[in-house]
Amino acid sequence: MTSDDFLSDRAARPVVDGPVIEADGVRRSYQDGFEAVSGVSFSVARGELFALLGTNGAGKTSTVELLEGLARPTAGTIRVLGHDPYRERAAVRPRTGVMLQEGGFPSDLTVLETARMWSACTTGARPAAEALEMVGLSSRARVRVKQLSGGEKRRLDLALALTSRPEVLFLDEPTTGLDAEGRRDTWELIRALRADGTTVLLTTHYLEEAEALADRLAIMHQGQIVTAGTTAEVTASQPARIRFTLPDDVPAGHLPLSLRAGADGRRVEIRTAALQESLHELLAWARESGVQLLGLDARSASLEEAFLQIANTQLRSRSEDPRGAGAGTTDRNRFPGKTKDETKKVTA
Ligand SMILES: Nc1ncnc2c1ncn2[C@@H]1O[C@H](COP(=O)(O)OP(=O)(O)OP(=O)(O)O)[C@@H](O)[C@H]1O
Repeated sequence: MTSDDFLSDRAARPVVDGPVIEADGVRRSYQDGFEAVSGVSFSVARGELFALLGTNGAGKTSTVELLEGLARPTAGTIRVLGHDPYRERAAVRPRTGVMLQEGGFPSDLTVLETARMWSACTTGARPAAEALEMVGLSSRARVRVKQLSGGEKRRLDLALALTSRPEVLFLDEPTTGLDAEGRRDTWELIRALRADGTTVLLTTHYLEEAEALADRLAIMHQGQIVTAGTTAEVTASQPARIRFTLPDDVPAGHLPLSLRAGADGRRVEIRTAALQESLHELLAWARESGVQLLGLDARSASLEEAFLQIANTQLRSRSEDPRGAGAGTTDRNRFPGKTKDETKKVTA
C-alpha cells in the first residue's frame, strides 16, 4: 500500500479563499520579558509547503506554537483557515494536525492503544491502524511506547498528527532522530500529503530536507525573518562557485585578471555573482590559450551555503552594532539553554 491510498477522503469542509496561514507583525514575549519572536510576517497558500529554518533559538518553535494556537501572540495577528487559532481554537483545531518537537505519550500504552485513544478523541478520524501504516509503524503496533526508539516515537507523533485528516499540518522537526531510510519515507509521505492538497508548515535543521520539500522557505535569526522566498530566490543572493585545477605548466597569473582572486597555487576557486558570464570568460580564455581545466565544477550556492552565509552575516552585523546583540529591552543571550514552555509537552 502506498501513501496515496490513504488520502483524499476528507469530509467536505469550508474552503478558504486566500492564504491558509497568515502571520502579520507577530511578536511573542515570554513571562520573563524575553522576546523570542520579534515582528514576523509571512503567508502560506493552500497546498503549499512552507519551511521555517533558522539557527538554534531563532524562534521557530515559538512561532509555530502561536500558529498552532497553543499560545497568544504579544502583538500582531495570526489567521489559520481564516480564524484566530488561539481565540477560535474550536474552529481551527479539528482541521489541523500538529506534530510538536517533543510529543508526550503515556509510556505504558502500546503504539496501537495510543493511536486508538487518539482516534477516539478525533472527529472524522482515520482508523488507528491506517494512521500507523502511513508512517510505517504497523509492525510495532503491540510494542509499548516506552520501548520505541527515538525515531519510532517521531513516527508515532506523525501518525497522531495525521489522524484528523488535517487540511493544515504543522511539523516541528519531523525527521529528527530518523535514519536515512525513515527520513526518505517521511519525505515521500509529506510529498503525497501536499499533492493531496494539505498545506504544510515545517521546521527543520536539515537544509536538504527544506531543499527537497519546500515550495517556499523563510530563514529566521534572533526572532526575525531575515530572508524568504523559493530555494532558488534565497540562494540567488549568494555567490556561485567555479572550481578547477590548472595544469602544472600554467601559472595562475595567466588567468584573466577578473578570475585570479581565488587561486591558491594550481587550484582555483572563483566566487561569482554572475555564474554564466564568469564561466563564459573562463572557457573562452581556456580555449584561446589551449588550457585544459582539470576537474572543472561550477554550481550555484546551495541552501546550506546561503544559510551559513546569512547566519554569519547576521552574527557579524550584530557584534559590530555598538548596542550589542542584546539591544533593547531584552537580552537574547541571557537564557541560552532555557527549557521550553510547558506547552511543548501538550499534544492535544
Ligand atoms: N518558556 C520560555 N521562557 C523564556 N524563554 C524561552 C521559553 N521558551 C523558549 N525560550 C527562548 O526563546 C528563544 C527561541 O526559542 P525557540 O524554541 O522558539 O527557538 P527555535 O528556533 O525553535 O530553536 P531550536 O532550533 O533550537 O529548536 C530561545 O532563546 C529560547 O531559549
